[in-house]
Amino acid sequence: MSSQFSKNQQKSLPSENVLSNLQSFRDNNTHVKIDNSSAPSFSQKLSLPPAEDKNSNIHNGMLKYSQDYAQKSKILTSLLNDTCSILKQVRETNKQRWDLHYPFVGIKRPQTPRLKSSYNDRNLISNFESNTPFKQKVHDRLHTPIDMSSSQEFNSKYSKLNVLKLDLKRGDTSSAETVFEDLDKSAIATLLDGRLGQTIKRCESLHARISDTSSKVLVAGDVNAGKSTFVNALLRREVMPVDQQPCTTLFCEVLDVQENDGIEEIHAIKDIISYKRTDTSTYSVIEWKDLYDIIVNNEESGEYAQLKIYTKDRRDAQESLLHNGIVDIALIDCPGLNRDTLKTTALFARQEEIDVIIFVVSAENHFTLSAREFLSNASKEKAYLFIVVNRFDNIRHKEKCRRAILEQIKEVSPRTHEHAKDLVHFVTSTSIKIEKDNDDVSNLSHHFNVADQNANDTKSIEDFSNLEESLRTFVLKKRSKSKLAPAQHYLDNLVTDIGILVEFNRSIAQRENDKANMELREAERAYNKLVSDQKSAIATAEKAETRICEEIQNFTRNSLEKAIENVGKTVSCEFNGLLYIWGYANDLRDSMLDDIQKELVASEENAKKQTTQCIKLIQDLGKDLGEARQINLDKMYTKPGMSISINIEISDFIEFDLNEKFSEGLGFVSLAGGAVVCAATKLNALSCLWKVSSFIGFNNMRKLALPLVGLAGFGIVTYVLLDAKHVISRKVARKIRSHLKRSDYVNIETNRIVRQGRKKIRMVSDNLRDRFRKAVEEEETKQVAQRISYKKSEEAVKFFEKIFNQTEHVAECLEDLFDNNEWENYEEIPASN
Ligand SMILES: Nc1nc2c(ncn2[C@@H]2O[C@H](COP(=O)(O)OP(=O)(O)OP(=O)(O)O)[C@@H](O)[C@H]2O)c(=O)[nH]1
Repeated sequence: MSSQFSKNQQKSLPSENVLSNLQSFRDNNTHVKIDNSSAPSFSQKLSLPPAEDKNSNIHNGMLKYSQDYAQKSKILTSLLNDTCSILKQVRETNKQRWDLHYPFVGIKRPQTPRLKSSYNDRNLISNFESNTPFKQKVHDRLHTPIDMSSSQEFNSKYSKLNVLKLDLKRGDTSSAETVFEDLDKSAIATLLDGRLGQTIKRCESLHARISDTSSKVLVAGDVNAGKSTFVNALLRREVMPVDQQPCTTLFCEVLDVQENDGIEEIHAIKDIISYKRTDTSTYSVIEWKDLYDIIVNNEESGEYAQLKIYTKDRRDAQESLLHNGIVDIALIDCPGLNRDTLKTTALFARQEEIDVIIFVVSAENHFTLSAREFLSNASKEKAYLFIVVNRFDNIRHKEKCRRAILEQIKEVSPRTHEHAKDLVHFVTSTSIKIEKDNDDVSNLSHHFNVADQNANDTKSIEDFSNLEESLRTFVLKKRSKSKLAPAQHYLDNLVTDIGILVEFNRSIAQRENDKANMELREAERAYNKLVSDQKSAIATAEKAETRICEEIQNFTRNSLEKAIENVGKTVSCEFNGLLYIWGYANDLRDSMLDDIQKELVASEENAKKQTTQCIKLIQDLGKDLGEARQINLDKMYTKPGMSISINIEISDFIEFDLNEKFSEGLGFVSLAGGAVVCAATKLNALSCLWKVSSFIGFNNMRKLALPLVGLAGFGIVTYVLLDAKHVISRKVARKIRSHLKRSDYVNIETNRIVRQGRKKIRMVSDNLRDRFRKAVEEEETKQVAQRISYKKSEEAVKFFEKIFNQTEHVAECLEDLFDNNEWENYEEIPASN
């Protein structure tokens, strides 16, 4: 198998500007420059405090991160575009040209019969030169055997694919392998099409999320964990209603008032997709005083899908999370996780558009089952989570609780645990003083709740302040991590999956191409042989036909001519005297015609035999072509030939031809006549006659002549009657011969016999021709199909090679953009820069 990853191949993707952006990003990593073209929104958003401001350094630092972020996001956006384009190409190919195969490679359990599908055929996977990390990665994943015998959930745990994995789980199945076995190729292709479609959408939503300069922060957690209290503490205002009973029933997005042209308002939205802040028909403005009731009662009414709360954070940009002057932040307070399944599902669905997840857990309850499920799911998507362990004031053995909770975090999100110092905070949200209404900031102190400032409170406030600082850092300073990392994380998994999928399919296409090539060559050989067989068989059949017809013709002609010539030579009829002479003549005629007819029948029999042999020979010429047409020879020569009609006439009894044998039987006539003539000659007839007449007198002479003539006539008639038997035979035979000659009997009958034989032979030859023609056509059709299959697999190989190269290129760019060291360095940059 040839090397599938020719280095010479053009890498058309990702787009050229990704490379230049990447280079620029690397350059800027040490000396950050403002790229106005790439991030105008960031520059515009900056409302930097005056230079003399004590916090201006922090803002300058933020600015650098923003520019850095802009560069990174631009490259990532471009890579997402390229990946989308790759996915679209793969999807289109799957739809129109090549049913994608699913790279499922498992170890068969001993008792399981061999899988029907070829998907687990490990021989399919090519041993390409693993000369790049990406190829090595793909190679390793494809070749790692998976033992799924112990798990029903092979799909989530053991699939070769991650992002593109198919959900093949079947509720009642005891073996996922069985499910897979049940699916045919087109079903897999259809499932993959759906998966690719979802993935494209996902890439597009990630693209939109990266392009969106704001950051969405989801505050999730179990019911009554203190999420709303925490949000209020962050805002230092009682925006979200707090209750001892579970009360948050819908998603409440808290935004800076600047995003609503400086107007504090609550927009209650029924359909979040059609929501447009500038279009008042897409939402209802609700009063602040009604907020609690709407939030609490919405569960029953289900009227609104979401609230957007535009509120003012009166604190400085350096202190405020919402009003930070660099990036738009939206804090989303959501219903408790274990509230009901529907809301929980909605929460999972929202994760895609969320940049940062703040997970609020009650220190008293630790992580519930639904919390663990949520976190393990979220950590697939977000590399880092921000965890707030709330209600810490209620814990007596704080250290023990801290250790226990950290242990649990290690399990659900190891990367978050690694950065626990920054990402996990133990706080008491109620310790923070909040403004209780929207009125007068100058009277803030009068509206604070929980006024007792004891030592515990001071510690709690300090902890909360640390949390705020970390959160600001996490959301603002480490924005790349919170906003870009999910995309990078996802893209990283995705390109590997594409590589695996594409390489797997390339190897199958290559195998099919080799097979098709071999079959095509074989088919060409078979076709050429068939065509030459066809030519020689048809020529042989034609020759056989000509030869047999000639033989029949000669045989028939000779037989008939001989029969006609011999007619009358052997007379088998009985002559019963002159009285029956008429019947005798008729019998004689019939007997003679019978003799000829017998010869005719014998010729027909011969022709039939010859025809049968010829047919067998011709049929044998096409014995490889399947069943030949059966020819029925039974009806051959069943119709009578030429009818011969010869009537017996008076003349057939009398023979006047003295030149023939008739002269031999003159008998009496010769005797009498001869004596008379001899005597006349010798006596000199006239003188003799004169002398006789003078002697006996003329009158006496006249009297003698009449009896003499009568005597001669009597002699003649007697002779004729006595020889009639032979005369009739000769006459009838002669009559038949001349009749047959006149009517061209021999030719006509010979032609008839030959014609019928030829007709039957032709039928067989035509059938042979037909069968050869059909076989040739079938071979041609087969060849066309094989050529199509060859071309299809060849194109597929080329396509998958091209796609693999494009994917590898994206993977390399991604690797360069987010290599680990750089990531860590990025974290190290101090906030005061
Ligand atoms: N002691 C103590 N109580 C708290 C703390 N945070 C919240 N609470 C109380 O916990 C109860 C629930 O608080 P909420 O903020 O409504 O909780 P929630 O998670 O938003 O509740 P739902 O939105 O209904 O899921 C309220 O009575 C709060 O006063 C805390 O840190 N310490």
